Amino acid sequence: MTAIIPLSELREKIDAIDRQILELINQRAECAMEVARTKIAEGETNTFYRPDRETLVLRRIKELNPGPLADETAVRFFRELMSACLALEKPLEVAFLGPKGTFTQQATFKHFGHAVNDIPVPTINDIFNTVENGHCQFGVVPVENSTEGVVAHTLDRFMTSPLQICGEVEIRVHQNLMGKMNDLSGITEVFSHQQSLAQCRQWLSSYLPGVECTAVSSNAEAARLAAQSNDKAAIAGAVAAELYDLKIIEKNIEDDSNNTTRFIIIGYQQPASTGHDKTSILVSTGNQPGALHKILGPLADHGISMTHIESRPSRQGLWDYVFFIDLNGHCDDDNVAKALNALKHNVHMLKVLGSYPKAVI
Ligand SMILES: O=C(O)C(=O)C[C@]1(C(=O)O)C=C[C@@H](O)C=C1
Repeated sequence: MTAIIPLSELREKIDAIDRQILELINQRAECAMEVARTKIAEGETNTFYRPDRETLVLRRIKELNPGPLADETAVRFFRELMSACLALEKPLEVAFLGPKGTFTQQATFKHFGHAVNDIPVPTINDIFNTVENGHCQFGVVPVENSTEGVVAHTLDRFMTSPLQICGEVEIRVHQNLMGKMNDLSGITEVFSHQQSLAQCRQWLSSYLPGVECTAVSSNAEAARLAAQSNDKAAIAGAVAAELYDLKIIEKNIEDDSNNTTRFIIIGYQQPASTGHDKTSILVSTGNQPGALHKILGPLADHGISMTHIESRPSRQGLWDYVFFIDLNGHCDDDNVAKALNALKHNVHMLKVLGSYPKAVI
């Protein structure tokens, strides 16, 4: 049997380790400030954020991690550390679908860390506008949910926006029923974002049949409305319950326990290739026979795998569609560049929406 080490001795050891960690993280912060001076000397004045470098740092941490901390935990620590280091260089301003407490805010923190200056914006369209006008350097918008499919509004906005996709982040979405009441009886209305109502459709029809469900601009807005009444509830993330002082009446009411939402980061910056990247493109073929074949042929010829394809009406003619496609690889990679070049000759319009590192966690 191993001897039990006295608590006082263990705590002394922890204190000594903490002192070393504190010294080391401050040395790292000094180094990041030096990086900022170098960037300024090299003519950089605007954003010091380097998404490709951040991804490489986090991937390396994941590879190096000896445990017992889980890889995801180690990555989260370093995510926050880099976020704090970047804030010392120059804080980033990032617009997200507000108000505070939305899943988009959670995605923003997961991607940029908590030292980011997160700016709540009322609609997806406003997020695009805010970044296009230069009021924020980046924006975070939902693009796809595993239960409900694409967020059409986000995809459609890319048809006219000059912005690029600079990153992606996924969030496991747990929905909760919350309100001022103690139980389900007496609930007269449920507010939520339309995507969240759809993600809980079966639960709602089983446990609150006939109760009016009203779609509002965000889950956090739903929580804010529920906080003003004794008989109206909201469906939102747990953070919203805390923010608006609501009781969680039922936890995890999403119909699919793997319910996940993918968000993308939009901005003008294009990350360099990291070796594990994705490229998103927008393609229009016009209403012609074999349209899909003309798209897929050049990709297959150059050994590029497509991870996602989505069609949307182009809004420019009856039955004219555009395709949103995600590919493996960076547009600077030789095979992707060749495939895109060949594709360009087969279609009416090809817009590269961005190449960006695959999410680390
Ligand atoms: O390597 C850089 O360019 C840095 O600015 C340092 C650092 C970091 O803390 O590691 C900070 C911010 C950047 O987004 C990337 C990395």
